[in-house]
Amino acid sequence: MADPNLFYISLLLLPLSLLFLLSLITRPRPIKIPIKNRHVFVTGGSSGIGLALAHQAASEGAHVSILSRSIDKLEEAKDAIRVSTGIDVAIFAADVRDFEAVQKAVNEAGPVDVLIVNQGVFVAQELEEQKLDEVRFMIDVNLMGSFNMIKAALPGMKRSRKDRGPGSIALMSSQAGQVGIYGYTAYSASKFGLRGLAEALQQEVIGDNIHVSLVFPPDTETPGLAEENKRKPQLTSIIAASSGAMKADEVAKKALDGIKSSSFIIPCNSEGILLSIATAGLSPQRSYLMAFVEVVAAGILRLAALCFQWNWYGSIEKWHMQKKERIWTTVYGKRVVRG
Ligand SMILES: NC(=O)C1=CN([C@@H]2O[C@H](COP(=O)(O)OP(=O)(O)OC[C@H]3O[C@@H](n4cnc5c(N)ncnc54)[C@H](OP(=O)(O)O)[C@@H]3O)[C@@H](O)[C@H]2O)C=CC1
Ligand SMILES: CCCCCCCCCCCCCCCC(=O)[C@@H](N)CO
Repeated sequence: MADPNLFYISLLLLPLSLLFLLSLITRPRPIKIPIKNRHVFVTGGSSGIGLALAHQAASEGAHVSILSRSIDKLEEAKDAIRVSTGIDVAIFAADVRDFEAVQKAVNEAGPVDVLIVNQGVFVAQELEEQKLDEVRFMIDVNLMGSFNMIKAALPGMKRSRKDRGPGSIALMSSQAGQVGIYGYTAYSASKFGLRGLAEALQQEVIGDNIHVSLVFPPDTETPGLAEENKRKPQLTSIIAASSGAMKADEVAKKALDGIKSSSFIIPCNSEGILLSIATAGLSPQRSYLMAFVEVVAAGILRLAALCFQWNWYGSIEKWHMQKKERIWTTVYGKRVVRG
């Protein structure tokens, strides 16, 4: 007769040996990235999440530079940060789509330790309605603009990295960069693009002690979101509401904590944690505990993901039915009245 104790021991041994195995193989190794007294460069730092990031980095003792297009908004941001922290940030007016302008700004700002590529534009609309110019605008600012920033800053980041400690390149994606959402064909494409960029780049710069992070916020209360909400398809709002909204300060805190602990993927809320585990794919994972969770939860989270899709397609179907009803009542409703 088999010893029942043996059963319980092996039940415990299985996860423990998996944990042990993962602690040996997870790469790259986790590392702490200090912020204090280091040069933190934030693009899109004059508004919303970027401004909150600049604020927090400055109050943690970093030398902060912010870059965006409008000099007025930059001045305003600089004043706001000075008033609340007593610290002056450096400001640079440039469009990330203009490589020369970006390079000039980076040269003036000096070698960067932590680059936060946060600028982004978003116009939610069905692709059929959306002008190609607007599609191009999102791809150019969100994706090409990020390439421009990284290409401009990387040489300086690599040089003398040895004396300056670990560097970081963080990219602001979105939960719409982990799953495609109605109304976000161009936006999601630009944010999914950042993931490919980040995964490949991490392999290229690990030898230079530079660590890449991707931040995935849900809807976040910012001037950008207020503008977006003015003309957002109803279905976009319904589906995006699957994840709770956050404040810019909360997202900035999560992002900065994630950057400091060199996490490759940085979720911002509880739905974001589930989404990140469900979409872990072949991305690097530095924490063997998180790797353990990913391995164990993969199956059940796939089921949860399918439930979300079931719910979303239900909303889409319902929306189409209501639309049809609206057409019927306007067309036939009138005819009946007239007849
Ligand atoms: N708010 C949200 O719901 C979410 C936002 N995100 C992402 O977070 C990031 C920040 O968003 P949020 O804070 O809401 O945005 P805001 O619109 O509030 O701020 C955007 C910032 O980017 C700058 N910017 C825009 N275009 C350019 C450009 N071409 N060159 C240089 N700077 C530029 C803006 O300044 P200026 O216009 O003067 O250039 C501003 O500083 C974006 O990447 C966005 O996609 C992700 C998930 C949710
Ligand atoms: C398996 C478990 C799944 C967990 C839940 C999934 C929830 C997904 C919601 C996606 C929301 C996308 C918001 C985009 C915000 C954004 O970027 C715009 N505001 C533009 O700025």
